Amino acid sequence: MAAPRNLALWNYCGRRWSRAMRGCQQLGLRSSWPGASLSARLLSQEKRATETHFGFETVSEEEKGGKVYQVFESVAKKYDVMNDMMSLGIHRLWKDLLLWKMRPLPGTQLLDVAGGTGDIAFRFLNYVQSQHQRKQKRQLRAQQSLSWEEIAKEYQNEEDSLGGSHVMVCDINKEMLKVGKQKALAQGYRAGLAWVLGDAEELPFDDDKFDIYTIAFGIRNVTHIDQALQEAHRVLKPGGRFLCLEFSQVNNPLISRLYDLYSFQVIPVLGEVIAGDWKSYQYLVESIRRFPSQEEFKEMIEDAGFHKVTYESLTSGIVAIHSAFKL
Ligand SMILES: COc1cc(O)cc(C/C=C(\C)CC/C=C(\C)CC/C=C(\C)CC/C=C(\C)CC/C=C(\C)CC/C=C(\C)CC/C=C(\C)CC/C=C(\C)CC/C=C(\C)CCC=C(C)C)c1O
Ligand SMILES: C[S@@+](CC[C@H](N)C(=O)[O-])C[C@H]1O[C@@H](n2cnc3c(N)ncnc32)[C@H](O)[C@@H]1O
Repeated sequence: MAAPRNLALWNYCGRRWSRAMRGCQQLGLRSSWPGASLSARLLSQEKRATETHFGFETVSEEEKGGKVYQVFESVAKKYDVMNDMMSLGIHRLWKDLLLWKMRPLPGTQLLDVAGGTGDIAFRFLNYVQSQHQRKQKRQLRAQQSLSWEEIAKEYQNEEDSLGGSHVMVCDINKEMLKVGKQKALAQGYRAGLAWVLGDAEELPFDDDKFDIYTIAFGIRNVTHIDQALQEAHRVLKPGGRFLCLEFSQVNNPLISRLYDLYSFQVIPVLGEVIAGDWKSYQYLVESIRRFPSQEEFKEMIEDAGFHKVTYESLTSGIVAIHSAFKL
């Protein structure tokens, strides 16, 4: 059992090392030890001092991760109820649409990054199970001669009922995952599901591993979006698909005005009343305004090496689903 783990770790270290070397080479620095190591350290120190944003606040890149962690640690227990209240349930439709766009085939290996409390993973399991059951019914109808015992057996094995599909939920936040796992237990999701603590910028998976990568309402919170996109590209198999559901730019001026009013005047109040946390919900609306437009984000996805990048705006552009392929 230990060997594959060690191999994965070794591969992972190798990738981190070659990425550091590439960074040095791009800057014309020597890549031999020990100069390269010093240069890499200087580079990373310089990177650490770089500023970024946390909502409308300017913070160092080093600080941002911790602040985002605190936000989701604080809201985890009220996260699901807050989403229903803020959107009057509309977020559920957006997530359903993501699944309809994905249309996973039997045997699909899905990685749901920033998967939080499991909304995308549970929808995926429902989808593949219902697809598989439909297929089984068709097959059983064709094999009328099967006994009832044989038919019942077909339905008994939970793993089989997913047709070999599997979803890996990866999130950086322990509290969000904890709520997700509790939900899975309560709602009876067991087979075909795994939970992993990990950073979208440094995914703990080998190259070319997944058929589909999803990230819903997650990428806006990541410090280096370009790095997260490169990681998405790395872990997808050739032919694999990237799907991102994220807040975007509203294209109707009247709706935009109303949406701004609602966002800044109502959402933090709901955050305070329901979750006892104004600041996290102020961060939510500010981070939405900071996120690139549909077209800008499309370009970022292309820059990460993806092909056939398309997007669909939903609810007047309040959110968009971006789709792309690794060729
Ligand atoms: C910390 O980080 C996070 C925490 C989280 O919990 C979640 C996330 C990630 C986010 C999600 C998974 C999705 C969460 C959903 C949202 C943030 C909400 C998205 C918003 C909508 C779907 C509604 C958009 C609203 C409009 C287009 C404008 C229409 C607005 C109005 C009619 C109300 C206008 C408001 C005022 C004039 C201010 C005064 C009003 C009041 C005091 C009354 C309050 C009214 C309500 C509570 C009703 C709310 C109305 C709606 C939801 C309208 C729905 C209608 C349409 C979509 C057209 C995360 O990162
Ligand atoms: C708004 S929630 C989205 C949860 C879920 N995907 C959904 O649609 O309900 C954002 C999630 O992103 C996670 N997150 C933030 N930064 C991350 C990172 N660098 N790597 C992985 N997950 C991250 C947070 O912990 C949080 O669970």
